[in-house]
Amino acid sequence: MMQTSNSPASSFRHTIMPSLPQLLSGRILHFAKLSATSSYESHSTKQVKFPKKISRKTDSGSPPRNTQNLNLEVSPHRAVSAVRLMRIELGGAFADLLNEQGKGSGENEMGYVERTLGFRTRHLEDRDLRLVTEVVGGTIRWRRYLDHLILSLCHDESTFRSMEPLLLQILRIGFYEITKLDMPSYAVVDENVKLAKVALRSGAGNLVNGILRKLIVLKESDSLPAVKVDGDDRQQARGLATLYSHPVWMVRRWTKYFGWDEAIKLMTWNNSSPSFSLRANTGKGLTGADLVSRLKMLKVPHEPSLYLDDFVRIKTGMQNVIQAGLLKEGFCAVQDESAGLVVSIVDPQPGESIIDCCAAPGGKTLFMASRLNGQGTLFAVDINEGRLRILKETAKLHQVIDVISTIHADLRTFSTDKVVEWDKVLLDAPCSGLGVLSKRADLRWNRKQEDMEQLKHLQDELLDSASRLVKPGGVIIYSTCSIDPEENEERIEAFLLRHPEFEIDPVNRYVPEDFVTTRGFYMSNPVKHELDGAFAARLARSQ
Ligand SMILES: C[S@@+](CC[C@H](N)C(=O)[O-])C[C@H]1O[C@@H](n2cnc3c(N)ncnc32)[C@H](O)[C@@H]1O
Repeated sequence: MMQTSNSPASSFRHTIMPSLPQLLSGRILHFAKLSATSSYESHSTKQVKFPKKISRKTDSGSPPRNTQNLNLEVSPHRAVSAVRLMRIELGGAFADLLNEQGKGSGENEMGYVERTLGFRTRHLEDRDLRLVTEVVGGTIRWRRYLDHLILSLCHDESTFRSMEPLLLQILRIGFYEITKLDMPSYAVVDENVKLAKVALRSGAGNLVNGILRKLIVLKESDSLPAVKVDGDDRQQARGLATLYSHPVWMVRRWTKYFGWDEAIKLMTWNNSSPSFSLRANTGKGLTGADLVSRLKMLKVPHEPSLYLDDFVRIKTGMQNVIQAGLLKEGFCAVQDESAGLVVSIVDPQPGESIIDCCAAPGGKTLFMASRLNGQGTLFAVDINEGRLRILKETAKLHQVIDVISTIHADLRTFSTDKVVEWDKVLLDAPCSGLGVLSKRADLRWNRKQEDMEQLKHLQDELLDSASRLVKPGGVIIYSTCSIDPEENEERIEAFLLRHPEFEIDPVNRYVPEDFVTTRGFYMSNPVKHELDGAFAARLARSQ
């Protein structure tokens, strides 16, 4: 993903985070930098009102943790989901499923609820955590569509536009649960009303009650507010964007590149719950068969990968995998097969010298290292020191550190000073991530059209830099986790015009034919292959 110093996350930390405890001790929290709150407007300044009881504070400034704060009426998954959704919109958390499942321990999550809302609910059980994953992921994915319904059912437009963020999140959760999860409607109303009353005030509860009841009547009579997809191109794109809950600019881009039907299939894929692949860590002497027997013991449903030995696909049960310590012990890694296939294209052979130019946090580096079987050298370069540290730690855990050297550098300066040339150069470039939207639920709202131009420019610079590191007779592999032709084929065609000393080395020898484009590139298509979207080109340097 692209790294930017002025991301919403960092601006939130600098402008809001330090004063959170003080703000919570009062009754009103101003979210001055709230962005992407609603698909319909920017909600630039909002207020969240908190009930009086959270104004009690300890000497240290943090709210007290005692049983007085325990509220048994509010369902834990809704309180946690509402707070997590607020944190995601403010940039303080990620919405990818793995993060929700991996880091979302009950105690951790309840701590956030208590610090934000001033009360705890009963302990979160595994079932509640699974619901949090489902509700948070779904509410984010469907945000534009849910906001369309909420706006249509509000008394007037200004009620919607001036809605405080927490109230809007509670409504989105209720709308998602009723329209997409088909949960028992009256229980959903009851529970969300309680949450709004306790976390905000009784008037907020009344509003939630009124709007959700209207929704139920419309749903039961099969007359939910329709989305019009008609008019000129722009209006049709807006309609599709609402119906399939994506930003308009993405819809326009995809209908242009892939056509109307493929764009719809892609958006439908992005809105579905993703499955994950696990890679058995052969670097530690474990095989795919070992992984399968561990998954059987844990009763996690799984399927072997159709394309790669040692990869196993799971749709549910990630919580069990995490709790059993399989990731923490380095027994396996979470890695999409689409990324694994990029390593197949690099085709690391024992004894080779390889450089991974944008390596952190190390998914591909570690897989390549395990393929070197202890023989060869693998340099891992990245501009981000923190992510590089993670790579190093994971390499130790996976017992492949012996062949890896990490280099903290900007590839653009590193390549001008280089004195060595490598057999193989992997450039897994920073990209839009438009191929991984089913896993990164929030990314569709955070990625902006303007990013695409900046990314293209950076990708060209990095390609030029990486090409300086290739030996005559060596290869460079350029890859992205994007499906966008401008970040993929177009970058390569432009590179070949600038660098006639390189030519396409078709990837047929390395991946199944089904993934090979007419130009000899690798392309994983989410709809066709049911994997993340990814691209790779293998380019050989003449002698
Ligand atoms: C797509 S991610 C790489 C993912 C990694 N290959 C993996 O499989 O886990 C892109 C990486 O490029 C790094 N990056 C961005 N600009 C860079 C630059 N100028 N020099 C070196 N690394 C850079 C980012 O810090 C980020 O870690």
